[in-house]
Amino acid sequence: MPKIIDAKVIVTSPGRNFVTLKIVTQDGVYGLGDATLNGRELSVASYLQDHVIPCLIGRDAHRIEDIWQYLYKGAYWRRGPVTMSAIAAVDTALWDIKGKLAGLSVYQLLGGASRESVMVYGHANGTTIEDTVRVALEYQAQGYRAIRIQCGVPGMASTYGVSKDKYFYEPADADLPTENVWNTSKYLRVVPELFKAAREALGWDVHLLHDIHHRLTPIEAGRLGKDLEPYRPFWLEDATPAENQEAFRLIRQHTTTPLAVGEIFNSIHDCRELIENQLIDYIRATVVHAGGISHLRKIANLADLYQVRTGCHGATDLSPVCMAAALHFDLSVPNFGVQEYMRHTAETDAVFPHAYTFADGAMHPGEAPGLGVDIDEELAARYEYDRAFLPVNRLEDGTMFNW
Ligand SMILES: O=C(O)C(=O)C[C@H](O)[C@H](O)CO
Ligand SMILES: [Mg+2]
Repeated sequence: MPKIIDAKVIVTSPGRNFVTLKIVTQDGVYGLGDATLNGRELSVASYLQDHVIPCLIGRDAHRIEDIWQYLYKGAYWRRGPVTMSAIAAVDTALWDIKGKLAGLSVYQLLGGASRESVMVYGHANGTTIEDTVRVALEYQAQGYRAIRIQCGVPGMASTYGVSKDKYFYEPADADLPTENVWNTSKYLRVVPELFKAAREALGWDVHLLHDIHHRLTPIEAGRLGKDLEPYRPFWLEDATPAENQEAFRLIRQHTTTPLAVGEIFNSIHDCRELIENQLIDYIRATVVHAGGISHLRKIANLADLYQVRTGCHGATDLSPVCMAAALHFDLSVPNFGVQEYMRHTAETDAVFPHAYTFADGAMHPGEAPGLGVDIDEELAARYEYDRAFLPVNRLEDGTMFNW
C-alpha cells in the first residue's frame, strides 16, 4: 500500500494568501490539496497541522473514502467551513496521489470525460455601465461564451465585484476589514440598465451572469429576476442569504430567471432542500470549501436527479490546485453547467505550475497524471503570509449588512 509518511501545510502569498496541503507517500509520490479559506486562512492551516496531519501518518493513501469518513465522523464536530476545507485538502491530495500512482489524470479516475472541455465565465466589471460593457466586449473578443457583468452603483463609493483593475478582482484588500456602504434601491435601478446595455452591445449569443452577493431579500430578488427576464440572464447568483433554504421558494414564485447559489456551502445538507425542491438551477459549491472531490461528487449526483447543474466557484482565492481539481470534476460530471474562471496573477501561476489550459472560452485540465498541478516550494517560501480580510458592508444609516 502507498503509506502516508509525511504531510505539511504550505502557506504562501504570491499576491494573495494560499494554504496548500502536501501529502507524501513512502515511495516519494506526493499529492496537493487546496485549503484556502479567504480571510480565515490560518484557522485551516492550524486545523490541518495540529489536528489532521498526525492522524494521517501511516494510513493507506489509496483509501480516500475511508479517510474522508474518518476525518468527518471521527472529529465528532461535523461540517463548517474550517473542518470541510481541511477535509477537502486531504481528499484532493489523495485523488492527486491516486492519479499519479495509476498514471491517469483525475478526470479519468472519476469516470472519464463527459464533454470535450468545460465552458468558463469571465468577470467583466467597471465603475460605470459603459466601462463594464467595454470590458465584456473584450472578453467576448477573447472567445468567452459566458461573462459575468457587475458595475458600480451611482451614488455609492464601492460595490461588490467592481475593482480598480478590469481583469483582476481581489476583495480581500486590507489587513483589517474595509467598510463598504450599501443601498438596495439604487442597486435595483442600475442592474436592469446594465443588462439592457450589455445585450445591445454583445448580442444574444453570449451568456450573461450576475452576482447579487447575498444582498437582497427574497421579494427584492424576485423583482430583480423579473426585471431581468427580457435580457435572458444565464443566472442570478446568491440572490439572498441561503441559511434559510426555503427563502428561495419565494424568489422562484416570481421569476423564471435561473438561480445559482452555494459558493459558501460546505456540505450537501446546505443545499439538499434547495435541490430536492428544485428551488435552484445551479449549485456553486466547490472542491475546497465543500469537502473535496469526493463530497462534491455526492452533491452533483443529488443535483443530477433534479436537473440542477453545477457552476463551481472559481474566484482567485481558490488556488490553482483547487482550479485543477474543479476542472477534473467539471469534465467528468454529467450535469456540468459552467465553471467560474478568474485569472490568477503571474506570481501565483509561477508558484503553482499547472497543466490546465484555456482556449475559446473553455478550459481543460490536461492529461498529466493526478491533478496536473505542482507547487514550487522554494518560490512559495519567498512570499510570506500577509493578513488580509474581506470587506464588511453597512447600510447608509450604519446598520451592519451582508457583504
Ligand atoms: O466569485 C464569486 O462569485 C464571489 O462571490 C467571490 C467571493 O466574494 C470571494 O471568493 C470570497 O472569498
Ligand atoms: Mg459569488
